Amino acid sequence: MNNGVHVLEAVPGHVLQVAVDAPQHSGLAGPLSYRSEHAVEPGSLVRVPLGKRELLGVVWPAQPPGDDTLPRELRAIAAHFADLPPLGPDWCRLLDFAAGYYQRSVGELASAVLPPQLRELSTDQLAARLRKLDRKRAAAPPDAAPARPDLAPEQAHAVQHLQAQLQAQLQGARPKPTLLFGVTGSGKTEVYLRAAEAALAAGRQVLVLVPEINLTPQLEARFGERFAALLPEPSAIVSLHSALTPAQRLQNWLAAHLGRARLVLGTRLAVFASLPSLGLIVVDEEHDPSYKQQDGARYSARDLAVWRAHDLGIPVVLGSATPSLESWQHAESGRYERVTLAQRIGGGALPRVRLFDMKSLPLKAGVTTALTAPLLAELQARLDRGEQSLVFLNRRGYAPVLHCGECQWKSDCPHCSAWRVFHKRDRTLRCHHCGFTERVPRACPQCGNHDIAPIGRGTERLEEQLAEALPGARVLRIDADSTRRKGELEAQLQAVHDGEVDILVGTQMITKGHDFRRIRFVAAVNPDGALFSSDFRAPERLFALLMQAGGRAGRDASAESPAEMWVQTWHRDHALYQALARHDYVRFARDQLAERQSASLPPFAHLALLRAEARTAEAAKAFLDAAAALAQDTAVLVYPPVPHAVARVADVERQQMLVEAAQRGRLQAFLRDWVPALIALKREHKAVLRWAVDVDPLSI
Ligand SMILES: Nc1ncnc2c1ncn2[C@@H]1O[C@H](COP(=O)(O)OP(=O)(O)OP(=O)(O)O)[C@@H](O)[C@H]1O
Ligand SMILES: [Zn+2]
Repeated sequence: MNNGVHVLEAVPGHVLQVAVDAPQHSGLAGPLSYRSEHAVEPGSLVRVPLGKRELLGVVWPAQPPGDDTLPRELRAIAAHFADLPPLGPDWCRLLDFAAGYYQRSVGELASAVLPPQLRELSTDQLAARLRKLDRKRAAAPPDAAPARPDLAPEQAHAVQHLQAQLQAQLQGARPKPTLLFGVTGSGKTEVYLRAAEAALAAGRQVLVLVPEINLTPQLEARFGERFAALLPEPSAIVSLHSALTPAQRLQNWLAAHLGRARLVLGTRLAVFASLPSLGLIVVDEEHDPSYKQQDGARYSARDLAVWRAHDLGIPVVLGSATPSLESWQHAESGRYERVTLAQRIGGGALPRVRLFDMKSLPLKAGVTTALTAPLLAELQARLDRGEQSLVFLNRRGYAPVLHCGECQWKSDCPHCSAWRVFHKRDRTLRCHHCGFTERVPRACPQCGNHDIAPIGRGTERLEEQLAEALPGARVLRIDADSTRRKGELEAQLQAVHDGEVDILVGTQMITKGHDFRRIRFVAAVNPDGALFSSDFRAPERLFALLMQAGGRAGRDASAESPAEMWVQTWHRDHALYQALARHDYVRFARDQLAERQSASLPPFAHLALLRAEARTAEAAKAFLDAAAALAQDTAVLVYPPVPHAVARVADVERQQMLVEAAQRGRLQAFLRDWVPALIALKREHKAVLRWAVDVDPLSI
């Protein structure tokens, strides 16, 4: 009881360093100092006052700063979540590293990666959640352990390699990251399952990362089935991704943190899960761009997984049929160990790739070029044989733009430098950048002409045209629009697996990871766009996407007809397509790496991107120019500012500037000085709305 007496000076207390999400103007400030009556262990969650607010914080394992902040001037922590065991020192190290590397404050990062509900709950409420977790009852374990398939020889070798790493690690060795280079359908998942089994048997937790939320149900089912007998306890297998409800996410996070969850499956944010006895990390489809967070702290979950494994001295497996060139280069240089699965399970062949030359078609006006007559004939033949086909087009909506033939009006977005996409089902024009949506006008808004027509095509139109051209075919479209509501995607995928669909149409959503057993034919109707992108990573992405898409065909080796991939292109002789036709990732990677090396691009150079947004391009550019003037380090090269590929979004102009250094360490050293200077610089550039540094940017 203080009876209203001012207690500040009476209680000397303890000084705590607390990582808290302080606003950006305070810069990259480290943890802040607070006072506490009791000693509180590092890693503990607390609630602290900041200005007029009260925020979640993590007591940080740091030395209190010297004499200038005397304890009596400090504010006291408001609450301590004493029922929750503290986050481990390894978790704090991961956060420290990631915050430093990606140029954010550790408090901001901690606040972004902890379950959002932790920010809202009181200590009592959290204690109640913990008790609820205690009350969960075990499901009855199944009678028999599920059958495990006999490993193919290459799989057996991969599993032995990982088991040896797990063993060696117990003796204190620090394993190299493993690049599991396995063609599509080579059974990489089975390798993960066996490696996980070994780690679980050794009493360790396992973290499995997947690129897309929509891949988690399939994988959760497979892991759940396999480990139901081994892990009968409740919450022994949990998933962590952004589509969970806040309550589920907190519950699963707590299960991992308390060590009850033995196996955690998740998307990129799961790399920050608290896992006190982590023993193995798997990164599936490691090349996938969605491992990179595109706002806030722009981290790469793949790269952090490698760092975390190294820090803990545990094995990490990066699996892919088309590894990122960064990982491939690491394997070439010997930093990673490469393990190859060159054969499909059951000895099935990879689909034959047919590069269909669009120039061979007679030029006739009005002929639709996406569904060419030869492609339709091929689809019809598959249909007659009762086989499933997949048609892939990486553009959703009905048509990318509406156009008036009279006055040349186009459906541009008033707020963005982009067209609004025509969605036929709900008759809207929608901007895919800012979301601005309007009903489709009956007549041209500019001249009143009634004949406004769609130009080009997206999946919605492709679906319509397929159904028209192939009467009787059961056509199903799967993309972000068809799967808005909960459960829709699962139901649609099930229909494909059950053979209720003849032709599956979709975006890249359906090309990744799914183990479709019935598909024999995959067509990419219009993939050329990416060949001429200004982004140096575009070819790498296109190659991976097409290999993945083709990989959905012919996964059942027992089927009789040969599987085929059909690629319609105007550039048949392009080296990318030639390598694709031979399934020659190795050749493709070698060519790309040679190009990257001669142009000093990653992985032979290291990049950071400074982005600035303002109402006018001039204001954004002025900030970048001033930032460039502050860059005095001769070890880095600062390029001139350029507009973003979509320069204006939601009435904001976006400019960016690339910074390059030959060594990662030099870039990091430069950023450590430069970014704090930019925080100061921003104060002189009031017109700049937002700015951000993106370290190792993926799209440029
Ligand atoms: N040893 C095995 N014996 C029999 N079937 C197997 C074996 N290993 C894996 N499979 C089956 O082979 C199929 C393909 O495996 P999986 O989906 O793991 O391939 P993948 O390498 O991940 O392919 P992708 O890169 O295309 O996703 C699955 O249906 C899986 O159940
Ligand atoms: Zn817009």
